Amino acid sequence: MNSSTLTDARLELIAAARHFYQQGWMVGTAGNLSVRLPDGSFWITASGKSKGELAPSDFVRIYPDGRVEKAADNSKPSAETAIHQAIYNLFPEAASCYHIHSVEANLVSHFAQADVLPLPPLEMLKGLGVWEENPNCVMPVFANHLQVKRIADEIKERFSVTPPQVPALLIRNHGVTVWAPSPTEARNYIELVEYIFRYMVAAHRVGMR
Ligand SMILES: CSC[C@@H](O)[C@@H](O)C(=O)COP(=O)(O)O
Ligand SMILES: [Zn+2]
Repeated sequence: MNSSTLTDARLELIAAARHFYQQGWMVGTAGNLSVRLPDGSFWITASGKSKGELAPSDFVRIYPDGRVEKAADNSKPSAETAIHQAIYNLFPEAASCYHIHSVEANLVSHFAQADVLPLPPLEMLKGLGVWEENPNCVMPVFANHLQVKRIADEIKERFSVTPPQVPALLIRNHGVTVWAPSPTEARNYIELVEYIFRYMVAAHRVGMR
């Protein structure tokens, strides 16, 4: 892989972040995006950057052994890097991991039953890989601990025993994270889960169960 390919990977994340920012899903500095490269390292957004106006220099590279490549301006990797590392370790096919904060993701986290969110049997689930008629599907929900490592450890523990039905997880009162074989698919997954969340909030408003 040459350096222009690496730059391209970051450019797709920058475009996705701008789009999510415009949707109100990455306001201020909320959320983080990463892309894994063929050598197993990944680029992740630096911590505390405005997601509406990222540049290639706003990414930090993390190697499989956890080594952090020093960024030119001493930027730190996302505070939620441990969650991306957990996802990449659990799912070898994952090449991109996107995390956003939407109002709907936070609202639906209150519809959870214990530690899962039952999903309506919408056609849209096919886009997340669920090819069943009237699927009985849930999204895993995790507590929002102040220590991100604790969230990452709980993800590792739970998913190594019970793999999720969809490539997404919700952190209560915080946001949603998806992972996919490419940044393009991760962007689609974010849009799909957000559609499902919007549907759930609207259905709740009109009293549908
Ligand atoms: C706007 S505060 C949000 C943060 O606490 C965090 O949840 C988040 O998603 C962004 O953290 P970051 O360290 O910039 O990647
Ligand atoms: Zn977050």
